[in-house]
Amino acid sequence: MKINGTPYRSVWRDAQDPALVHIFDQTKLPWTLDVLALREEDQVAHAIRTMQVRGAPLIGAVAAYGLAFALQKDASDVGLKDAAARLVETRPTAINLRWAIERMVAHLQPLAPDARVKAAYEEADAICDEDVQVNESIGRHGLELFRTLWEKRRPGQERLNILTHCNAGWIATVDWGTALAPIYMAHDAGLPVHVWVDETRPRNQGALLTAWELGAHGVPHTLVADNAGGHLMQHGEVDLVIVGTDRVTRQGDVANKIGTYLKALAAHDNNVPFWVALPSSTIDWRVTDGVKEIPIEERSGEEVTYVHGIDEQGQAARVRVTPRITKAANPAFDVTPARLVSGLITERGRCEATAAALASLFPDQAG
Ligand SMILES: CSC[C@H]1O[C@H](OP(=O)(O)O)[C@H](O)[C@@H]1O
Repeated sequence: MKINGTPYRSVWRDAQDPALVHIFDQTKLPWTLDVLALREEDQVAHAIRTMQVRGAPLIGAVAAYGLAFALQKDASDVGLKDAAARLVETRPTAINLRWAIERMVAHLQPLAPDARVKAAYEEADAICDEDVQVNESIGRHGLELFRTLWEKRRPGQERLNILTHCNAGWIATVDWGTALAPIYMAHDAGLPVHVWVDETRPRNQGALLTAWELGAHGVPHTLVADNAGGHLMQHGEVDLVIVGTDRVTRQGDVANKIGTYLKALAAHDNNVPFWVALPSSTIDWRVTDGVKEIPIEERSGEEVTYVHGIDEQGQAARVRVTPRITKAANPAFDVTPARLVSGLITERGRCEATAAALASLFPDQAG
């Protein structure tokens, strides 16, 4: 997507030194556009753990380059296996991380060690290019859904009100985003979309990243507290909810940023369509019951007891919002059961959140 008129991806190879890979430091957005240069596996692991880079598809793509970095030091079978294990361990919930690393290992394992580094960069490049194409396709399929909803609008309705949670925009993927891709396309096609942006405590991906993305693209949006969504739905202010996801099970259960489940409950109670946008790399065919089987990342309680922002002088500030002795729990994701999901928007089209529908859309993957 464009930043001040310049097209960017969220991860890219250095033009002068192709061994180098760049990302934005997302912990500094939207206040500064800090570009990080990565060339070591450890830098990639740190960037993923600290959420300098985040977003399910993007952490998979960046981890793929992290494996290329590791192989420069040790391209042996053991080196490949150990680096893959270290990178997969950096965050437990988003399946795209495991998917990308497993794809890289399957591609590299059969090669002679001295051919692995070049092949690793090429396969990581391919993962990035495919992510862009897949998300563009998700955007087109989501746009069809938006057009259908807009055609059914109430007399006098002036805008299509969409609520989204967290950030599943272009900065959470290599480009376009998943949940935000159809929003960009609908806006560019002239549909009068308006987005209610959940702030998304505690890391505020909505307030900091989704608001920044939509503002930069000129998409009308309004930031709301996470707890406001149910009220908006009760009062007819939301025509659909669309979110991204970090892992979908073979029966359609959806792991996503903490708070998503509560939005799905409110949507269900108010007959508001609740849609999930995802690339098929986010489907974990090895798990069925998401609540029982998907590991939920537990992050530091200080992400809850402190907030990050900038002060009146524009300086970065970290402010405690609780008594010093207060401890916080911080599960970073929750699981929305398929029964609360109206449908899934994938690169191959839309489908119900059911085992049969997913297997029918992805017979080559369902096994
Ligand atoms: C396009 S998937 C983005 C997905 O990842 C986010 O999690 P995090 O910011 O912790 O990486 C969130 O769950 C989004 O829905």
